[in-house]
Amino acid sequence: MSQTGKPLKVALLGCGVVGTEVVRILTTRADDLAARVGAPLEIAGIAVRRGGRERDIAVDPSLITTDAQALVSRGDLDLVIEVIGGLEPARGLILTALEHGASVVTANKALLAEDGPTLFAAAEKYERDLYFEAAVAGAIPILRPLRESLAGDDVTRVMGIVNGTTNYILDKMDSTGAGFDEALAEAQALGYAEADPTADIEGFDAAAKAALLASLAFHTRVSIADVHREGITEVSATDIASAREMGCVVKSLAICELDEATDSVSARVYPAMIPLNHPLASVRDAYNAVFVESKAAGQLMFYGRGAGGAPTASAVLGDLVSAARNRLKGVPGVGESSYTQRAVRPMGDAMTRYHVSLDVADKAGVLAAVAHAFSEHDVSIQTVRQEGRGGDAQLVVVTHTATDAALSATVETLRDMDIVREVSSVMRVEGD
Ligand SMILES: NC(=O)c1ccc[n+]([C@@H]2O[C@H](COP(=O)([O-])OP(=O)(O)OC[C@H]3O[C@@H](n4cnc5c(N)ncnc54)[C@H](O)[C@@H]3O)[C@@H](O)[C@H]2O)c1
Ligand SMILES: N[C@@H](CCO)C(=O)O
Ligand code: NA
Repeated sequence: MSQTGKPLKVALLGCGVVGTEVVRILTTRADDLAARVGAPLEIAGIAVRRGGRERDIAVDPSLITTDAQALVSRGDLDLVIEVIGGLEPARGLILTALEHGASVVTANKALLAEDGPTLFAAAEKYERDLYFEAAVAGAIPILRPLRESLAGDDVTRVMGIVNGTTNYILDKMDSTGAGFDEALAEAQALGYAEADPTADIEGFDAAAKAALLASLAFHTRVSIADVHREGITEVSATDIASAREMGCVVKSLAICELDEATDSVSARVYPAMIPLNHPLASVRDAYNAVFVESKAAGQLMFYGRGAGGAPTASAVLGDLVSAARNRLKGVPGVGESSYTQRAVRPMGDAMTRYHVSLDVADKAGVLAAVAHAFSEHDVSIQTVRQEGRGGDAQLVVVTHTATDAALSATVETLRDMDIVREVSSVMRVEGD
């Protein structure tokens, strides 16, 4: 294999789940990577939190340091991989690396969704790459397709299952009838969910990914603070069963939409029912998938592993090869195109549909009163199903599309009505 050029120096920041796999691929696939890049990729240093530990990596121990700041300040690095995670010290280390002339590859969605503009501005200023394919949906190539392949098209909607842990939990609840706590315990036992699963089950992880997807898809800036977020902790076995009854399944969705009429975008994360025949409905276990709609291409589906050391390292290495090729050419590659700043619509303005289950008294006029609660908020009903339960009845109402504000106001009205004993399940319906 031909390998031209002097080695490119690569530093790794963090050697945990993802970092260990990155080192494994860099060391075991070195010849092929060198041939693909046009120069060898030489590991120049690995920053870890604690030195002196046995590590599952085959590298010269003298390359390991606990001083990440000194490593990125060396000035002779071509490429830096940040897989520490979190806001600091990752942010400072990336900025220092760029300032000292290295291109950066990161998997850090939390940082990019919080403070991407500062980092992208630094990459542009120092004419270096800042790539982050691993940050959204792990191994699935989705950011590069949005940034490059679809750059000539107009993306109108991105809807994804972008968190493996929550998809695993909801899938288990659906397939085994397990409750939320039981399914979460299983996800933890299998190593999908962290000991502290808050970022996954409360939707923070998916919200960060939604911000990155919306920014790239719509050439604007959306931060995590702009994303409406609802976790899956309130999803009950009743919700899952209700979804089944209407030919749906419950998924935690990250939805990014462009509203051309107002030139604004919506970015939101919540559990919702989707029809069983929707492509996202068949995404099982801890898999991820992203469904993209654009004007010329139509519908596109990206599917694969969104988490795990090796799948995530695949995305990191893909970015690393691209950035390395650019370093050899001496020019940065395609950066972020945020040429427009679109307003982010509040959740109340989002157009959604609701599925509402109510326990009501089974007597004359109840259906009419419930129907009135919907119509007074301008919400049109698509279907109503009634099941008798002794002196009570269960009503299942599915609405047509309305603003989320009108739909939630309707639910509040229903909760206040004497004839409504309980609003037992409220869930949005997406995907048709
Ligand atoms: N694990 C996944 O499936 C996955 C998937 C996609 C993206 N990511 C992202 O990849 C990044 C890394 O995730 P991970 O799962 O490998 O986490 P991890 O906790 O396994 O690894 C992070 C490592 O960084 C080390 N570290 C902490 N502070 C440090 C410092 N100051 N200097 C050097 N090292 C330091 C920790 O000791 C740890 O070994 C995160 O941004 C995460 O969001 C992970
Ligand atoms: N905790 C995340 C890892 C990838 O970001 C998930 O479950 O998908
Ligand atoms: Na990805």
